[in-house]
Amino acid sequence: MHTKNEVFYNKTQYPKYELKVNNRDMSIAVLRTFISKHKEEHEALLSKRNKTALKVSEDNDSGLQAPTESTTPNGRSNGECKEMPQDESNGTCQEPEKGKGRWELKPPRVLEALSASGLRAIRYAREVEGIGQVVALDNDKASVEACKRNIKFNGSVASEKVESNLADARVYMLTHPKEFDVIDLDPYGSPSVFLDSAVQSIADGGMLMCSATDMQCYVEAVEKSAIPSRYGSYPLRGKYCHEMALRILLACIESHANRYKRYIVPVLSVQMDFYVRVFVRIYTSASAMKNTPLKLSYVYQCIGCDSFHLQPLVRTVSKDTDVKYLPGFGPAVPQECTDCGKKYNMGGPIWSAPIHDQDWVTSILADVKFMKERYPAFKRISAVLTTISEELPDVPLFLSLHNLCGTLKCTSPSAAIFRNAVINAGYRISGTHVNPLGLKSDAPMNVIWDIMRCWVKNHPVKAQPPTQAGSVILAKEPQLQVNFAESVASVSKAQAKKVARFLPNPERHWGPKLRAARTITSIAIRAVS
Ligand SMILES: C[S@@+](CC[C@H](N)C(=O)[O-])C[C@H]1O[C@@H](n2cnc3c(N)ncnc32)[C@H](O)[C@@H]1O
Ligand SMILES: [Zn+2]
Repeated sequence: MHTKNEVFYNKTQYPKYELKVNNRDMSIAVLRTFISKHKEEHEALLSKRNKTALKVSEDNDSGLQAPTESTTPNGRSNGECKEMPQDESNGTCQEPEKGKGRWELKPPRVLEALSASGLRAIRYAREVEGIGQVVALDNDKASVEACKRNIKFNGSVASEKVESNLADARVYMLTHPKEFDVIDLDPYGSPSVFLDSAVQSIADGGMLMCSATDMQCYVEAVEKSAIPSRYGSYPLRGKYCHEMALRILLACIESHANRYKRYIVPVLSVQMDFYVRVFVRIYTSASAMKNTPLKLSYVYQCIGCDSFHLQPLVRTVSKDTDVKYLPGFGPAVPQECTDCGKKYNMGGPIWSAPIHDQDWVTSILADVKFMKERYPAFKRISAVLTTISEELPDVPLFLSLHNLCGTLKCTSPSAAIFRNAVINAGYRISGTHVNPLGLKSDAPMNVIWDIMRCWVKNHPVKAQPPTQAGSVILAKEPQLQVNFAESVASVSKAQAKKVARFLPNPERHWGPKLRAARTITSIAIRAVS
């Protein structure tokens, strides 16, 4: 290997804007937050245990019967279950020997399952305080050799913490069940073949960080798309296809987790620079897993006007404290679109529950701002996180103002005017990090079209053939008295503070480069980026 091609850890070598730098910086930010939340959860667990122990001893003293206690250290908050069920175990918390000290929290162990030359693993070890061992795997001999050299180049911390192995990641993860607190999957293309073993190798409460770069597949026509076979869901073409990609990936990870009585809790899901990356925590609980179908939906998208509707896989019926899960009533839409009369395409199932945990997003963003100089991609990742922090958490997918106007062949209202109308009609609206022109809203489609009908009344359009979707929509009178007057709530917080939310592409022809060839030179070049 020519010395010029050696990959070593040197911050000044990062090209100013690079796909992988954004990806790694975001992962480091999430990892830092994971470590601090992990500690908080552990402290909460200890204090809960102490309180329980105190109560037991008081009850014993007073002759009352002691409550039965789970032998596993549980009680982690996962955003859904306040109390962890009894079948949950926790791989990261070491039970003290009888009669000895406190439950000890071990520094998190990280597996970078597809590490190439190890740059990411080395950054984790050197830059993330409180991290434990980092295991870097690759099934390519030359990459592992490069990784071992890079570990040496990077001083004592890297040498102590990072271990490089030549292994097939799938076999390694299968033979190390529930051993890692964090697993990072960053493949060329699709992660689908690694998911089944990855969800088994993560400790309870641990985190899976997973990228997918087979983005173009998501926007291809179904007959050409590899998505159904890789991920088990049907994508739909539409402006929201990248968010759909995130939600298809989440649904796929959940389905693998469910096979092992486990389930996911997403903390951050990002579409950036031609790839998607999700950060999800994994827990074990046969009872909580029953909620999975409530978090999955089919999507109906009109072929005429792009209106979309979601149908959850199941419905619940509650009687007293008993909740029953029954098959969903379907279809959620009539055969013909109620707005324009055309047919619907059906896609999914997608993950329709929240894709971020806003508490995590706030902590990650705060950390990024606090340690600004430690993030080479600070501008980019803080812009993305700011937009994510403003996204409506409970509204899957989004509208495109351009598409709405394209259907009606009208001039477009500004996003601010459209936001005013939605808010004045009593609904919520936000941007989305995946598309600067996308708008998330809980307003039903008939309200959205009424807003557009009223807009067109003041901004008339040329007559179109009567069968066109736009003509059918405009032929109906609006039911709503739309108010376009300015509403204070319509300006996003970031806009109000003049915080950048979308940065322009750094150069022309910006995009992913070709897949690296199997030579050490190209791997090295790619890894430096
Ligand atoms: C996109 S690169 C990883 C880049 C790296 N994560 C980074 O941030 O620089 C994907 C790597 O996965 C490795 N790989 C592919 N299949 C594998 C498998 N089954 N087991 C282990 N490594 C594998 C490839 O050799 C390649 O080096
Ligand atoms: Zn329609």
